[in-house]
Amino acid sequence: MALQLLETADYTEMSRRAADIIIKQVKEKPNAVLGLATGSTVLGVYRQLAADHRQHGTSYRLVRTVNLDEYVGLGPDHPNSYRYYMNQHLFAHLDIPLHETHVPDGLAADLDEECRRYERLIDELGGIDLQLLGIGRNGHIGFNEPGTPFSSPTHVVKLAPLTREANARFFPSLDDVPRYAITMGIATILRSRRIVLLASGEEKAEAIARLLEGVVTPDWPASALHLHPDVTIIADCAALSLIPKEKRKGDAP
Ligand SMILES: O=P(O)(O)OC[C@H]1O[C@](O)(CO)[C@@H](O)[C@@H]1O
Repeated sequence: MALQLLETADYTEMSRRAADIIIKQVKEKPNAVLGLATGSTVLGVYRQLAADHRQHGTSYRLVRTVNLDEYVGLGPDHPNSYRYYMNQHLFAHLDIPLHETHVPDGLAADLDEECRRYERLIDELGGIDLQLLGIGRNGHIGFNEPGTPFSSPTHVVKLAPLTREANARFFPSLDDVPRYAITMGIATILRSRRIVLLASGEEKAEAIARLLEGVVTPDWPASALHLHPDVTIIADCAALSLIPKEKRKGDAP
C-alpha cells in the first residue's frame, strides 16, 4: 500500500504530467477505459490532451470514458452539467465517438436504477483502466462526501454545504447549485486499475496534508486511496505547502 507522490512546480507542469500519463495509457491500450473528473483542477489536463491530439494526432477513436459524477436535475444542455462540461472542454477536441463517452444521467426518472445501470456499464466496459481524480477541500473524491462508506457503489448523494459553496462560483447564486448528485462510489473508484489524483493551489494544501497523514477513515473519503495498490498523486508546490520538504519525495506513507 503506497501512494506515489509527484511534486510539480506549478499547475501547468501538474497538468502536463497527468496528460502524459493518460496519453501513454491510450497509446499502450487504444481501447482503454478512462475514468474522468470535472472541476477546475483537471481543466489544464484536458487542454493538454486537446493540444496533443491536434499536434501529434494521438487517437481516441477506440477509447471509452466514464465520468465520476453528475448533478441531479441538470441535463446535457445545461451549461453547469458535467456532461456539458466534458463535451465543451474535452470531447469536442478529440476524435472520440460521443456514444463511447458516459456520464451518469442526472435527469433519470429512477435515480437508483440509474446508479445500478452505471455500475453495470462500468463492468461491461471491462472496468476502468485509469481514473483521474480531483479532491475537495473536505476530502471528497467524486462527490463522495465525508462519512460515505468505503463499500459504496454508484449512488445518489446529498451535497455537503462546503461542496455547494465551493461550486457556487459556477452558478448565478448558491441557491442555484443542485442539492443532490449521482456519483461513482468509493468502491467503484477503488476498482479502477490505476488512479491519478491531482491537486493544485493553497486551498488544497490542508486536504493533501490530511491525505498524506495516512489515517484511513470514511470521515476523509480520499483516505480510501491508501487501500489501493496503484495511486499517483500529482500536486504542485502550493498544494504541498503544508508537507515538510523532506517528506515530499518518493512514496507517501
Ligand atoms: O477541481 P476542483 O474544482 O477544485 O474540484 C475538486 C473536486 O470537486 C468536484 O468538482 C466536485 O465538487 C470534483 O468533480 C472535483 O474533482
